[in-house]
Amino acid sequence: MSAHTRVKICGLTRAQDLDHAAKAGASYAGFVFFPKSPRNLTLEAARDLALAAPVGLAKVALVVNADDAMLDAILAQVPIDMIQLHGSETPARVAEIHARFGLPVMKAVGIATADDLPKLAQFEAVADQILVDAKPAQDAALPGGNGLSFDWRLIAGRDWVKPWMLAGGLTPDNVAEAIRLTGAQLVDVSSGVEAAPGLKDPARMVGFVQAARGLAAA
Ligand SMILES: O=C(O)c1ccccc1N[C@@H]1O[C@H](COP(=O)(O)O)[C@@H](O)[C@H]1O
Repeated sequence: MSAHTRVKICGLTRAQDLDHAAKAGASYAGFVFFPKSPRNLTLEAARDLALAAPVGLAKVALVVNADDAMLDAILAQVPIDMIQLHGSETPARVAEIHARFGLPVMKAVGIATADDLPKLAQFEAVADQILVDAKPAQDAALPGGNGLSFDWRLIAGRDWVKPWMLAGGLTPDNVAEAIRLTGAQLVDVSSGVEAAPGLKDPARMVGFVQAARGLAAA
């Protein structure tokens, strides 16, 4: 935990939430392009939000098994700084997206047990950054954004090849412990700072960023 820990707040759907996220000190804003999600955005809504984002707030497009046409459409309309791949994309597909779209690519890797750990190295070979998330249940409606954590001790002390971000069930109450156990310098939160699915809670966003940085909330 350090004052330099950087926070991504994902699943922003409203201008006031984006504003509060930036004022709370978030470094990344995540926009979800996945129709099954309560945080899904139309291209028009995402464009409006992205254009309203303050300079310095990195805008991340979260997609799930998106084809080139969908990525073309997003990137043609929305000013995006990073692509987050949160589906069952293969290492080859990650490499293809990186080469074709020329933006940094962050690949989400779901972890439930030690058997999932080899995937981290496979994706470190092709992605710019790894998002280490809890592996969703097989019958989960969403591949992420479920407020589900994994056993953080599984990645404690790992030698990372690429920058990585910790996600999955993080909240203002547990993020400091998650950082202490894993050494994460980047953390991502969605449902843990919500008042209801898709609607962020300003006080929880402040509390999360402050806790991630080891500071007392004002
Ligand atoms: O947030 C969503 O709706 C979502 C939909 C599809 C894939 C991923 C999604 N969210 C990402 O999941 C992780 C963990 O979220 P949570 O903090 O446990 O709610 C995070 O990276 C979100 O960006």
